[in-house]
Parts: sequence; structure tokens; C-alpha cells
Amino acid sequence: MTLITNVSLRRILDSRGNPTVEADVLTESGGFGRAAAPSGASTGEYEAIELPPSEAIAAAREGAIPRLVGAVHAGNQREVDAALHAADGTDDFSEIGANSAVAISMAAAKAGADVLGAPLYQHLGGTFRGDSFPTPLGNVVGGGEHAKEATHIQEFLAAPVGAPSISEAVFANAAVHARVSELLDERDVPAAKGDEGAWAPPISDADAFEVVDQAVSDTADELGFEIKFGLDMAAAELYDAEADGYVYGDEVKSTDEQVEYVAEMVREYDLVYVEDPLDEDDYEGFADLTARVGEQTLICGDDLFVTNVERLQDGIDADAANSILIKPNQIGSLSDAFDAIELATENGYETVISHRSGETEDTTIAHLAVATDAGFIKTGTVQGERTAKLNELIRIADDAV
Ligand SMILES: O=C(O)[C@@H](CO)OP(=O)(O)O
Ligand SMILES: [Mg+2]
Repeated sequence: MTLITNVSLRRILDSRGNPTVEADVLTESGGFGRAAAPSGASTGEYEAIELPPSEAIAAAREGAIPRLVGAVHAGNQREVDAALHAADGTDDFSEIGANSAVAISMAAAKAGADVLGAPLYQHLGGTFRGDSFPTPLGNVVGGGEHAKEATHIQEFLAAPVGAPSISEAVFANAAVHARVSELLDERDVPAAKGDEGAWAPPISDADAFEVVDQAVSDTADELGFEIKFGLDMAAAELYDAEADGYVYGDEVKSTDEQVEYVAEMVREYDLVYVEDPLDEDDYEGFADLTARVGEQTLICGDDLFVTNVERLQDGIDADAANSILIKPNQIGSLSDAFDAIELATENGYETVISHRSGETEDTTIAHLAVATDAGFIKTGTVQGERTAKLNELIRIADDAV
């Protein structure tokens, strides 16, 4: 029933206006799935390779599609992803492109779900999934690679940890986003928005901590449940080997100073989450920080682990972190992302399913988060390509998908 009978690929727009790969998968009994690859700006050095979309499409048409059509079942995700790996033949999808691979992988999952007549999260997670929802991490202030002339820290993320429901959590993040705007107005700070829809004010990181802290506590008071915040420091982008440290404008922090700074911010602002606080090669620095504050907060590896089980295993062995960011396009297939989630969960690591800064209306990650009981999902706060995922979570909770 789920035998794949056709795969088509095309270039579509992503949220930055760049081209990306969209895949359609059709099955023998009329099942249909469509998915698109997202794209990063602060990409990790060890991510699977995204090819220019036209090249990725041409390579997948030649190498992958003939191995799928008439040969592989969309309902068997391992079989689909094994065929993609066999067609590619490398460790990093550099032949067919991780963008073609992940689009096909996700579209096949949707086609499989369509044939079964089940929502995607149930197809991926099993019939008993769907009762536990991730806490959405909402980017409310940002800079780094996502907005020039704004904060050095890439993302300040609202975390409505006390929200009674996913819907209230999603609206809480939007309320924090709105409150940040008012507070910036009061300070006469003009703010454009960055790639993910977060405010991108030309203020210092210290001022951003104050504004977000205030916005979070005002909103929590108003809504009557606990809201905290966290960070994605994207520190690989701050790290400069020549300067031998982390560059914050005119200031350079040594690794020890960076660890001290982050530990201090965790204590001062009761941060619930810190992603990529150190360079993507610095397992030792990560371990040092985790030993100091890992009891109080999540130390999450994004560029450090790149959703890759080998890098995650190195991190587990080194006690480098206590959580992992999961981005299917970093590794190129849903099966590989599931393997990373499984290894993380077995080792007591929290999982955080994540969007990219360049996104489409695709909602696969919302289903992936519910399917795998992820503790968190990072998928922005406002802007259509972000609200697509947030609204899908609300629909899943409402049994309306
Ligand atoms: O660093 C990150 O976590 C992501 C998403 O917020 O950014 P990008 O997609 O640019 O890598
Ligand atoms: Mg990150």
C-alpha cells in the first residue's frame, strides 16, 4: 500500500527569500506527503552538507529517486532513509545534499501517515503518543548571525515552563514578545526584527538580559504561571581562534571567562536553558560549565552535536552537556534524528526539537516533538513560518490534525 510510486522535487522559497528543496512523495494507494528542507545561518561545521538546491535536486533525481520509486515503502521510514543513504554513499549526504535527503525523508513519513489515515505524530511515535507536549522556547530578542548590529548573543528565548497547556504556552511567548516591544519603546530603542521574528535591538547583551527578564516577569504576573528564559549563545560564531577567545565587540573573553560569565548569568537570571555556550570543538569547556551549573539548567549542544550520534556519544562520554538540539536537516534524515533522540534519552539527556533560521511552512518538527515526547521545541514566537509549527501543536492538542 505504501510503495512509493513517484517522488517530485522542486525549488521553493524559504523565509529568507532563498531557494530551498521541496519534495512530494506519492504511494501506490494514493498516499501523499509533502515536505521542505529548512536552512541555517549559524550552521555547525560538522553538519550534513546542504548543496545549492538546483544541484541537490539534480543529484537526488539521478541517484535517489530511482532507488525509491517502485522499490521502497513510505510507511517504512528506516527503509526510506536507508535507500537515501545508499544512494548518497557518503557520511554527510554531500552527494545528493542533506536538503534533498531530509525533504524526501519527511515527505515519505507524511505519505506513510496519509495511507494509514493517522496524524504524522502518531505514525512516528505510536498510538499512545500525543498526551505530552513540549515547552516552546520562543525567540524574543536576537542578534548574532540572525541580525547584524543587534545583540552578540544570538537568541534570548522565553520558556513558559509553568503553562498549563500548549496553547497557553504559545500565547505566553507571543505576550512576552509584545512586552519586549513595549519595554524597548519605553527606552526609545528602535527595533527591527531578525530572521526568526525576534526583536533585534541595537543594545548591549547586558541590557537585553534586563529587558527580557522584565518582560518575562511582567507576563508571568499577568498570566499567573511561571515563565523563565534561556539563551542560544551560538558561541562558535563568537569564538575566534586567532583572538584566542570569544569576541563581544571590543571585548574578548578567554574560555575560562566565558564559562564564568555563563555560570554567572545562569545564577543571576535563573536561566532554564543555555544552548551552545562554548565553541563547537570545546567538549572540555562544555563539561566544565555543565559540572558547575548542570544541576540548575539545561546545557544544550547544537553546533556541538549536530544531531549526530557519534558526536553525541563523545559528549556523553565527556559529560559535556545534559541536552541536545535536534534538527533533522543537520543530519539529513528522520531515522538519523530518531537515533540521536534515542541515544540522548537513554543517557538522561533532554531533547529539544528545533527549527532553523531559514524556514518554510512545513510543520514536521511539531509532530516530531510530540511523537518523541521531547521536553522542548524551539520554533520561534511570531512570523508565519514559525507560527505554522506553533499552530500545528495547538491543533494536535485539539485532535484537529
Ligand atoms: O542556532 C540555531 O539554533 C538555529 C535556529 O535558531 O539557527 P540556524 O538555523 O541559523 O543555525
Ligand atoms: Mg543554536
